[in-house]
Amino acid sequence: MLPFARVTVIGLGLIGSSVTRAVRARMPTVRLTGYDADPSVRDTARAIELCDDVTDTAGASVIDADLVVLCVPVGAMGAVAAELAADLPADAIVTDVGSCKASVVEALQAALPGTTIVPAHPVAGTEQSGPEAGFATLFNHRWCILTPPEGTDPVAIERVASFWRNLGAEIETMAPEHHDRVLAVTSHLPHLIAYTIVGTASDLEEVTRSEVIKYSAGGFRDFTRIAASDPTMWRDVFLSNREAVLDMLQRFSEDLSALQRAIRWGKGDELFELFERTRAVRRSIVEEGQDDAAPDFGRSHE
Ligand SMILES: NC(=O)c1ccc[n+]([C@@H]2O[C@H](COP(=O)([O-])OP(=O)(O)OC[C@H]3O[C@@H](n4cnc5c(N)ncnc54)[C@H](O)[C@@H]3O)[C@@H](O)[C@H]2O)c1
Ligand SMILES: O=C(O)C(=O)C[C@]1(C(=O)O)C=C[C@@H](O)C=C1
Repeated sequence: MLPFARVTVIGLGLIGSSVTRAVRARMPTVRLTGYDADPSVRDTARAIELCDDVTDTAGASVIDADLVVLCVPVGAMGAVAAELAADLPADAIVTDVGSCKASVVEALQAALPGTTIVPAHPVAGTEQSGPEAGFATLFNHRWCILTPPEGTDPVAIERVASFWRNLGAEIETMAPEHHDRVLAVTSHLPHLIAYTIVGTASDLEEVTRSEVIKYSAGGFRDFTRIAASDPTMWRDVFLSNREAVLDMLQRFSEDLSALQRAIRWGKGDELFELFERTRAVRRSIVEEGQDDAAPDFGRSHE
C-alpha cells in the first residue's frame, strides 16, 4: 500500500521536479499537484507535465493533499508554509527537503502550529537548478535524513520514510542540530571552499585568468562544478546554518594554517602523514560504495 495518495510539491526546481519525476516513475497512481512562486517555472512545469495539476497559488495546491513536500530554498520555507497554512487539511503531513534542518524545523513549527511536520533532507543533488534539471533517479541509493521534532507521531515518521524509500532512498534519522553539524563539514564547507577558490582564480589579472580557464583540468575543474551551484540556495544555507558552518570553518582555518607552516618549514613528513590519512578516507568511501565518480547512483538521466 502506498504511504500517500495525493502529494503536493511546492518549489518545482531541481529537487522538486526530481521528486515529481520519481513519484511518477515509482508510484504512478499518486495524484501530483505542484506550485512554484515563479510563473515561468509554473509554465515550464505545465509544458513538460511534471504534475497532474499546477496551481497558481500555494493555498490551492494543498487543498486536498495528504502529503506536502516543500522544495524551496531554506530561507523561504517559513514564508511558504505561512502562505498555505489556512488551506492545509488538518490531517495532512508536511515535509521538506532543505539542506539544513534546525532553522527549517523552527520556521515550519512557527508557521504551522498543530500540523504534523516530518522534516527530511535527501543528500543528493547537482549544481543545476530549475524544473528541467531534475531526474527520476536522483534519490536512488542516496541517504535521506529525517529530523522529526521530539514527540512527532511515529506513524507519520514511518509514512514519510516509506515515501522516500519508494523514491529509492535509504533512511537515517537524527536530531536537526546534529544533522546541521555533520552536513556543515560534509557539504556546506566544501561548497564554501569551492566558491572561494574559484573566486580567487577569477580575481586574478586578465592573462592568468584566461590561462586558468584554458588549463583547467582535474582538481580545479571539479571545484568549478561545485562553485556553479545555485546562488540563492547556498546563500540561504550559509545564513541558516551559520553557527555550525562558522565552527567548521574555524577548525578548517586552523588546519590550513598548520599546513602552511609545514610547507614553509619544509616539514615533508607532516604533509605526507596528512595525505596518507586523507587517501585512506577516500578509499573507505569508495569501499562503502559512496563514490559518485565510479558507480552511477542515478546521475545518468536514464
Ligand atoms: N540542489 C541540491 O543539490 C539540493 C540537494 C538537496 C536538498 N536541496 C534543497 O532543496 C531545496 C530546493 O533546492 P533546488 O536545488 O531544487 O533549487 P531550485 O532553485 O532548482 O528550485 C527552487 C524553486 O523554489 C521556487 N521558490 C522559491 N521561493 C518560493 C516560494 N516562496 N514559494 C514557492 N516557490 C518558491 C523557485 O522559484 C524555484 O523554482 C533547497 O531547500 C535546498 O537546500 C538542494
Ligand atoms: O553533488 C552536488 O552537486 C551537491 O552539491 C549535492 C549536495 C552535496 O553537498 O552533497 C548539495 C547539497 C545538498 O543539500 C545535498 C547534496
